[in-house]
Amino acid sequence: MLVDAGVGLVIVGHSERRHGLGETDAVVLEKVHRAGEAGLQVTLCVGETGDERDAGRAEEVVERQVDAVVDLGRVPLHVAYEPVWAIGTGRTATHEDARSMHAHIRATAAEALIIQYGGSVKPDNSAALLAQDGVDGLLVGGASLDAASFAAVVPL
Ligand SMILES: O=C(CO)COP(=O)(O)O
Repeated sequence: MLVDAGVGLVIVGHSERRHGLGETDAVVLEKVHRAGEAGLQVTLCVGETGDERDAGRAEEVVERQVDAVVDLGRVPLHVAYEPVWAIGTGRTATHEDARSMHAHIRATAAEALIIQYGGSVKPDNSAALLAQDGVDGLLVGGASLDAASFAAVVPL
């Protein structure tokens, strides 16, 4: 149905589904499989909650989420690192946290992976986030709902 409608890329594992609807790694894996079979490109969303970060478990959680699907191999996979505590909150990961988590994801998966950052991306922080080593792109939520904000992020 999505392919018939012209869709080429889907987001799987967004935090609203993992945490709001209880979507497990197994469900995420199944969705990635099905999307691949349908010829859809997948952006896999991963990210730790605030409690997980405070407990020093951010890397372990994200690694588990990446590991759950990455050895599929045949599905063109992009990853979006979206710390749950940064989504829609106005709090953005520090540059160092974004850089180091992207490096960790890349080490967990493969060098060739495209890794985007998401979580309160705005015109005033997008350039600096994109300038971090290993941040290949941005996944923009709220700022994309405002034409002026989105236009200020896009030309980068
Ligand atoms: O969840 C997001 C995009 O999927 C991020 O949303 P915000 O940019 O509004 O934090």
